[in-house]
Amino acid sequence: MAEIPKVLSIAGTDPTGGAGIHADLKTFQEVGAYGMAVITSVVAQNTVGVKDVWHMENEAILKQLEAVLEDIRPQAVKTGMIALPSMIESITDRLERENLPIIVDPVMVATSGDSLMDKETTELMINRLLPIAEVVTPNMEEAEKLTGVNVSTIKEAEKAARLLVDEMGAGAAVVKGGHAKDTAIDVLYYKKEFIHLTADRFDTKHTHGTGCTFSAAIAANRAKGIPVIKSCELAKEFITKAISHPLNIGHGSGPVNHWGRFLEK
Ligand SMILES: Nc1ncnc2c1ncn2[C@@H]1O[C@H](COP(=O)(O)OP(=O)(O)OP(=O)(O)O)[C@@H](O)[C@H]1O
Ligand SMILES: Cc1ncc(CO)c(N)n1
Repeated sequence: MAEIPKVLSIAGTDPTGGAGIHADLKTFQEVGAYGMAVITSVVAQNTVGVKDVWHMENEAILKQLEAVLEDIRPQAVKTGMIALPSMIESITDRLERENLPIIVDPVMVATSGDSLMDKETTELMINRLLPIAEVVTPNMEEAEKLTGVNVSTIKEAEKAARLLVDEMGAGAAVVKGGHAKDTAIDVLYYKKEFIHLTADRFDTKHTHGTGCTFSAAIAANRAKGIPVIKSCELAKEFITKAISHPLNIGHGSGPVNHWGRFLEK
């Protein structure tokens, strides 16, 4: 029997189930990989905003990670919310010992606008985590913070994506255009080539967890052995279907529909 694709998320929580670890696990399941999760921070949040955050101690993170890795080896890892510099150090130290595709979603703020990362963490994210990332998936604002390039046009997204790879050491970069005005074009830069991942833009406020879902889908596809470009293209199709069938739940920016691809438009 072929090996079961297994994928691990290292991220924070969302008790309303739309973002973070919860969105990742739903996505892994839908994309056809066995999902596992190590929790970095417990976040009291909902579709309206973040109320409080409790960070796990490094020992708790590392012991969770060790428990997974010594027993069930994933074929891909995704990182999401890693709020503190010391967390980046410990997680990177441990992941560097494995030879695995790592998809880094450099989560900095929630859809609600609340910050999910300490300022000093950005520096370590750049110096430690980016160089071991196979794919990094910043939104426009995160790409600006990581590269210092203003990102409001496709040309600027291309410039940031190229910097993230050619100068900063990621294997590939997808600068997501979900926060653009009229389009939803994500710019992928891989092996010196630009690929535009395009989709219709939906006029909806229900985009809580879109970034988590997109990067989780890339990671699950990679765990299935699908090559990088195809993994990103399939993830774009997955998130587009998930956004296009809104659930209309919650009082704020609600979650996307993780089984959207099974629903007829
Ligand atoms: N209104 C929309 N219509 C179509 N696609 C969208 C829309 N909003 C986001 N997307 C797509 O969803 C994916 C995630 O992009 P986005 O820029 O929203 O990420 P993010 O800001 O990291 O997400 P999050 O809100 O979870 O932090 C991208 O593929 C983006 O193009
Ligand atoms: C835990 C967590 N990770 C990421 C996001 C970004 O959507 C969020 N809101 N919460």
